[in-house]
Amino acid sequence: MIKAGIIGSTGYAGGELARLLLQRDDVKIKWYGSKSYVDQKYASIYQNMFEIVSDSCMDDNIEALAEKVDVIFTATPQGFLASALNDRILSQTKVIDLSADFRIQDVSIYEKWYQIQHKSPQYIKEAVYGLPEINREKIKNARLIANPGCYPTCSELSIYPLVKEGLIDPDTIIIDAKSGTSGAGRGAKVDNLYCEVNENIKAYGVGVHRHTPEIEEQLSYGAGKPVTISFTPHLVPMNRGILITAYASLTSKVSYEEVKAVYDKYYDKEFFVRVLEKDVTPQTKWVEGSNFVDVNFKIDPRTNRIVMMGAMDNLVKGAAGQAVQNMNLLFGLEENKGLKLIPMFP
Ligand SMILES: NC(=O)C1=CN([C@@H]2O[C@H](COP(=O)(O)OP(=O)(O)OC[C@H]3O[C@@H](n4cnc5c(N)ncnc54)[C@H](OP(=O)(O)O)[C@@H]3O)[C@@H](O)[C@H]2O)C=CC1
Ligand SMILES: CC(=O)N[C@@H](CCC(=O)OP(=O)(O)O)C(=O)O
Repeated sequence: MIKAGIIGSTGYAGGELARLLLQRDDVKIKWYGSKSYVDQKYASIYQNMFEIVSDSCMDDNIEALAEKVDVIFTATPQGFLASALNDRILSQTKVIDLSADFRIQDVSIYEKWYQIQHKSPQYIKEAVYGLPEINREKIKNARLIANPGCYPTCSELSIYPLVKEGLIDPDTIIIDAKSGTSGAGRGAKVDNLYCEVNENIKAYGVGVHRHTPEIEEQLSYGAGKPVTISFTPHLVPMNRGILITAYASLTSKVSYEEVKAVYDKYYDKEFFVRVLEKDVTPQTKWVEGSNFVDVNFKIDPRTNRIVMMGAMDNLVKGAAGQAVQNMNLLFGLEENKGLKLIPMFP
């Protein structure tokens, strides 16, 4: 039995983690961590857990938690884990961090884009970027996993094979991204009120969104050189879902079949990445509630550019599902255990 603890269990990502882990007969959640709801029944915060979870919330004391469990998930704001991590914790338990604290290798880039001082840069090098489709072998032996961001997961999986194989010029990449409001968390914010979001769509974080350097860094590993991209996210009136539409210049004339062969080379054996049939565009509805990422592409012969598309559920493959996928790898389990969720429709 894997003993697990969730710090930030009352947030959207933490709640989704609980939902996924509670279905497992080989995992026991020992600690529903919270900052604001200590001693309150977890099922009073998430009523979908009524008569399912009888536990009350514990605090966010990660040191005490590390003594009790085999794996800790931190679904907490940026900076929490970096302020709390130490050698003792890492020697006692595995840590899977859903925040961005250990995703970016260059601490000065993290501090510039996140506008906070990094409190434990000594662990950045050790952390493994938890995108299994790219980093599977490294993840298996890690102590600290930096679970990727939601927009980065969808963007990187949609674009990486073409960068790695040199089919596109990475410095021409433009990513237009859209997210449902659960991406912004459960905390009350005026921008996420019903009247602000309903029947509305807007760009935000234009030119300054913190996921830009994360995507750039990962694509740089594929390109073998630094990459600069344009990335613009939009907030859309949906609960869940991310859709990315990315554009780049092709480096030569290629056919549909040649590009498809590249995607197949990377994803034929990947359970969670579905390369759709020709001309079928990815849609958030077709992946909702699942750990799938649907990807596809279209070549525009007039401009010799390619349009790359991806859709996934921000709370599953973009957060909790990917964290469970990483946990499975860390504990030598079948990677898709507990994650063969069929997308909900309608
Ligand atoms: N939502 C999403 O789609 C995704 C989120 N993530 C990441 O996951 C993390 C959580 O996001 P999300 O669930 O959306 O956010 P929420 O705002 O919904 O939840 C935040 C959680 O963190 C806890 N918390 C807040 N402040 C502190 C603190 N100072 N110390 C300890 N715990 C604290 C809250 O506890 P309480 O309310 O009990 O006080 C709550 O449980 C973030 O780092 C986010 O970037 C990653 C990918 C996708
Ligand atoms: C809609 C919305 O606000 N989305 C969040 C990103 C989601 C998230 O929590 O960020 P990580 O994936 O890095 O953890 C944002 O733009 O900041």
